Parts: sequence; structure tokens; C-alpha cells
Amino acid sequence: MGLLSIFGANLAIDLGTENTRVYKEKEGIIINESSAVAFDTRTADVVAIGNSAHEMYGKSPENIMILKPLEEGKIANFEVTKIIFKYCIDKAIEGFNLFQPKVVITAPSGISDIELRALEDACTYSGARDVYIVESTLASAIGSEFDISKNEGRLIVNFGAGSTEISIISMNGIVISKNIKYGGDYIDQEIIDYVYDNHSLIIGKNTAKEIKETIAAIGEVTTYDELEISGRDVMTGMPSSIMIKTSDAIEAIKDTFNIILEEIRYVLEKNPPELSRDILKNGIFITGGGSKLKNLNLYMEKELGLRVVKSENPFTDAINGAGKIISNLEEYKKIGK
Ligand SMILES: Nc1ncnc2c1ncn2[C@@H]1O[C@H](COP(=O)(O)OP(=O)(O)OP(=O)(O)O)[C@@H](O)[C@H]1O
Repeated sequence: MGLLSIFGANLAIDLGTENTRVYKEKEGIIINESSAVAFDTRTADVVAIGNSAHEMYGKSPENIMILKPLEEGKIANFEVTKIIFKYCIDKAIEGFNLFQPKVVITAPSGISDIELRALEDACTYSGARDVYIVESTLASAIGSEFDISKNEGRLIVNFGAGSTEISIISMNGIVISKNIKYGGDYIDQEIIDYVYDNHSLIIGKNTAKEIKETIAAIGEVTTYDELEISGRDVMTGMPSSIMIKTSDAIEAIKDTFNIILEEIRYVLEKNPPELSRDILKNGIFITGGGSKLKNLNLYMEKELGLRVVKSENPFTDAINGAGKIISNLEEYKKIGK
């Protein structure tokens, strides 16, 4: 048996509110699945994990409960976190390995020491030998090929499902960061409420998400789309369909984006003046799945008066960065928590 098969490969795990990704050293991203876990409430057994659990949403009997590890950018359920970690490690490391893998995991910045230790324990319990925790913003910056060791400020906004994280980084660290609950899930709820109030239709989360991802936009757009959606009529309780337009979606989500802009302005105001020049030069980097919202970069540029650069790989910047860290652990060890 070769030395490699004794030690096995090391892993990086980006545990997200909606999606979890796993990077295996020398192979790249090998898992990209929903973070959902389905339980049978009668027996407390886990009946499905990942995409197969996600597919049960809204279609399963009452005894099936679907839970996720994170909510609003915070660890909401450690049991579910352990189940996801174990699922990822078992799936990534098949067969016999004398030594368990070293694992890098991403965590929201601003995570408390207690949460940090609990996250570490959950990963060790699930089969990791050593656990290194890195803030997701730093992982995203590394994944986007920024040289984070430079004495140069960068403003990164990560539009995730559970939260939006606004951070300024410089010299291998986070200078200032704000994690706010206005992520993709919050925006989906705004769309659900808008459709209820203005079209008397009750729609599900998946429909709201489809509206957001296909026809929604923010700011002044030149092209308008529409989408036929179905739900339950508020008055009759019967199934019903309507056409929903880009203008409806903008109306539904614009207040939330005004708040996000306010929070970005707040972080910019708190930024040390020496770094402001760098941010003027580099602009704002946006990543995370929510950064794909139509017109978001132009809207932010107009409102903030700064250049906005969209990530080319918004879903995988963090896991690619975490993957680079696990593959070059000695070089990056100092940035871990
Ligand atoms: N085209 C799109 N327009 C707007 N939002 C989108 C689009 N595509 C995906 N999203 C949203 O991106 C979010 C998922 O992004 P991502 O996978 O980065 O989140 P996550 O890592 O699971 O969450 P978090 O970082 O908050 O833990 C979802 O809310 C999804 O609806």
C-alpha cells in the first residue's frame, strides 16, 4: 500500500445555508449539494441527506421534517451540522485509510469562540483528524485569486442564501466585517409576501426562488420579462396561475436592497482612511449566488459611486479558496481561526 493511500487525501468543506461543497486535495470539487437533511419525526431517523433531502421539500408527508445546519448566516443546528460533515467526509474518503483527513472548513466572520469550538468538535466527531477554520470571506478572496497578503484593502460583499456578508480585508485578515440577515432566503420571503399582498396568491419558497433567479432584477433595467407562476388563491383556496413581471419583483425586493446599501455605506464609513484609497482603486468585489441577481452590479455602481466587479464563479469562490488552503496548509496556516 502506497503512503498516499495510508494517509488519504485532505478535504475542504464550505458549509453553506443552501449548498455544501467539498474539495478533495488533488481532485477539486467533488460534492456540490443541498445542505438539507430529512428526518422521520416518528423514529428520529435520518431518511435523506443533500439533494435527495432537498427534493422532498413541500412534497413529503407530515412526519418528514427537513432541516438545515445554518440560518441567517449562523449555525442553527449542530446535530444537522454533524450529519452533513459526516456525510461529506464518508462520501469523499472511501475505503480504508489509516489516518483520518485534515479538513479546512469555512465559517461566517464574526462567529463566536463558542460556536467556533462547537464547529470544530462537530467536524472532528464526523471523522476529521485536524480541523482548520477559515472565514468564508478570506476563502472567497483566495478562491478569486486575490493576493490577500498584500497591504491593500479590498471590499468584498458575499450575497449568500442565509446572509449577506460585507467585509474589508487586508494583510491576511479581516479589517472590518458585517454579517446581515438579508440573504437570498430573506429576499424569497419578500417575494412571497408581495405576491400575497398584491396578487392574492399564496406561493411556495421554490416559486419565489424561481422568480428571483429568472425574472427579478434591481435598479433601473431596460429589459422586462415575465413568468407564469402557480399557487393557491387567497380567497377561494383553489389552485390558480398568474403572470408576474420583472417590475413586480423589483418592487418586492427594493427595500431590502436599500438596507443592504446602507450597511455597505456603514462599513465604508468605518473603514480606516488609509484603506479607502485602495477601495476606490479596486472597487467592490461581489460574490455568492445572490450576486447573480440581474443588474445588481450596475445598481450598486450607481448608488455607491464605486466600481463593482462581479465574480465569475460566485458559487465556488469560497470552496476553491478553502481547497487552495488545504492543498497549501503550511503557507496559509496563519490565516486560520
Ligand atoms: N440568478 C440568480 N439571481 C439571484 N439570486 C440567485 C441566482 N442564482 C442563485 N441565487 C441565489 O443564491 C443563493 C445561493 O448562493 P450560495 O450557494 O452562494 O449560498 P450559500 O453558500 O448556501 O449561503 P450562505 O453563504 O449564506 O451560507 C440562493 O439564495 C439562490 O437563490
